[in-house]
Amino acid sequence: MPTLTLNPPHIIIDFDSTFTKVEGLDELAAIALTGHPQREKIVQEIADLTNMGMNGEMSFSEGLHKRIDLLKANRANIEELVSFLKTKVSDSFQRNKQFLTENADHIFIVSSGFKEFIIPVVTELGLRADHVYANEFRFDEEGNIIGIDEENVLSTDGGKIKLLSSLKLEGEVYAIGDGYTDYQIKEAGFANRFYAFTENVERPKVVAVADHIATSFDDFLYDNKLSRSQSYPKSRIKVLLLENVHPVALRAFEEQGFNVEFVKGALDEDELCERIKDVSIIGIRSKTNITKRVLENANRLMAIGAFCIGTNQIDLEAAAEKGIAVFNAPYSNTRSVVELAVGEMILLIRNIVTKSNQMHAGIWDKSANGSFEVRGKKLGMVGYGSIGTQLSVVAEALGMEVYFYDEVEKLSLGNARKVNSLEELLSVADVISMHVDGRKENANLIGKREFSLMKDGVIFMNLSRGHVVDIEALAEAVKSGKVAGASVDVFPKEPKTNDESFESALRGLPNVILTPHIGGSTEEAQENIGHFVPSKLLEFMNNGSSYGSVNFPEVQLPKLKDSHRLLHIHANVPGVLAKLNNIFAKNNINITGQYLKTNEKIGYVIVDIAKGYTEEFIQEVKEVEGTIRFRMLY
Ligand SMILES: NC(=O)C1=CN([C@@H]2O[C@H](COP(=O)(O)OP(=O)(O)OC[C@H]3O[C@@H](n4cnc5c(N)ncnc54)[C@H](O)[C@@H]3O)[C@@H](O)[C@H]2O)C=CC1
Ligand SMILES: O=C(O)C(=O)COP(=O)(O)O
Repeated sequence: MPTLTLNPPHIIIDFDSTFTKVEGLDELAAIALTGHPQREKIVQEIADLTNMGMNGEMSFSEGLHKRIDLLKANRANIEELVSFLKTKVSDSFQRNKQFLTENADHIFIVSSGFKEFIIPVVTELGLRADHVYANEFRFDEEGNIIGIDEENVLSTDGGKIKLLSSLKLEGEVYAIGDGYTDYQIKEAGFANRFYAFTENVERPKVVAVADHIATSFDDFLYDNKLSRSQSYPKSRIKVLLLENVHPVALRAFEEQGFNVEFVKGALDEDELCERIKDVSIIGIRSKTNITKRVLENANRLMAIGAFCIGTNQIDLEAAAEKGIAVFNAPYSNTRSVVELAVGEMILLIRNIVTKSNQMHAGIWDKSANGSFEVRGKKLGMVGYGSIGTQLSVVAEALGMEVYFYDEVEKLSLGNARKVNSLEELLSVADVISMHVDGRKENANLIGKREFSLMKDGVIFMNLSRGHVVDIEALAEAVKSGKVAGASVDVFPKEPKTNDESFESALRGLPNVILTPHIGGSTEEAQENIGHFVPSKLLEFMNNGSSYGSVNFPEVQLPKLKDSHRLLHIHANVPGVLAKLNNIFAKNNINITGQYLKTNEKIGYVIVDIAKGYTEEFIQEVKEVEGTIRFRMLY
């Protein structure tokens, strides 16, 4: 439980790049030198000197004096710096304002920076001005900085050690910082522990000597069982985002303090088996296959985000059995696919691809032969889901007659006509467009036999899933003239990254548009997905809500208030809830809310309880037969 120990430790916190995300003096230089012709060069020189000092590569006092000489700043610049620094307080310190305020008597800022800009920033988060130990500037009458207070011990080499020795703190002392001088406090015996703080910068030389690493202030508080804003530090939770998902997704996780890794391409099964071992949340698109074997290696995985519509690349059942919730973006790119389908349909029926290629080869072939309007033509769609229905509406607006075949009973929109078999649809349509989902059973749904049932000179389009169409059969149908034009966006085997070449029997065929699985790849769709999927994943992680999951019992939960929330995922066998309730009763647990949802495979029980329970109670809950996974939120 997050309770404060009786004798709280003294906590020594560095300011620059620890309490704030930036180095105060470097930023002061950037402000003061605005408009200076050599601004960039001087700011860089100052930053280099800062880094050399932080890494212990230069005498601290020498570096400080050199930096002050380069800095042409005044009091007004400091005011501007303070306003800026207030916006740059490290996220985890901001999150833990309550802890800082309540424990201000035990917290000291010890910094080689300057009181003039440190005090106004740290006191806003409840810390004491008289607990700030730092340098002080000297000013001339006009308020220009002309030097530093040389009497201040922190302006000298080994200043932090000398200061700590004079403070004579009793009891446990923990130092947190990103620099070598922070480590030296521990080295000299004035701190029991040194935590290398890596939320903003990770200095290998400092990390190498540190006995502890704090990836955030929450991490430090968790390590010491102190009260904190996050029940489990998010900086310890690894998020792996693959396939170049939109950067807004990266920001959504980073803003909350997660440890995020971003990979441009997809990973193959072997790579994934290795990389997934310590990952708690993974984000993928259509190319990454999360197989049973991958899931067997996913020891910490709690949630999968498919940053697309299709989830056929994920073993949903195996994920559910491991208590892993899968989310997707079922509507964010629907419109993009529809627009591409409409555009391609018009280009193909007019034979534009051939005409355009001829023009590039210098051939002017002005003729109407083989060019038609889409108006009045019959569009046949296989699959009448989100994309099929939207395309249906737009195609009718273009004056087409719409027919569809869906194996599930679907209400037709507008004047669209439902047909009762795939065969009927194939025989009636002038343009056939595939919009089925990617389930395994749909492999080769369209093959040699199906092409033979189509009208001569049909236009054929597949923007759904590659395995739905037998590519060799399509190539033959194009060559024979059965298919007059085709567009294919998805392929049974697609290159993993943009660096791999694309091989297909369709390459080089006339009036065939080939696109690299970009039906959903528009700026709008990707950004929408980048907001939508992380919001679902974060709700699940932070609140337990599984609403919108494609493999998990769906529950929409209220915000957690003054309670602790137990999330219990178990195999859906009779009696689990009764066993859990017995444990609650036996332990006199005050339940403030309880929710249960099941699907064929698993049950998901959420119980909000009053604080003040024992570790033994939690252990009993974890040991209930059938438990797949258990976690606590508060
Ligand atoms: N090319 C691209 O970049 C994109 C491709 N897609 C793919 O488009 C496809 C359709 O997406 P949505 O419309 O959102 O899916 P959806 O799930 O809303 O609709 C699919 C429809 O197909 C029907 N269906 C499935 N198998 C069938 C079969 N054998 N015969 C007849 N009907 C069948 C289903 O009953 C359902 O109504 C999916 O495969 C999806 O992965 C989606 C977005 C982008
Ligand atoms: O949304 C889908 O199902 C897609 O096929 C789009 O996949 P992508 O995100 O472009 O890899």
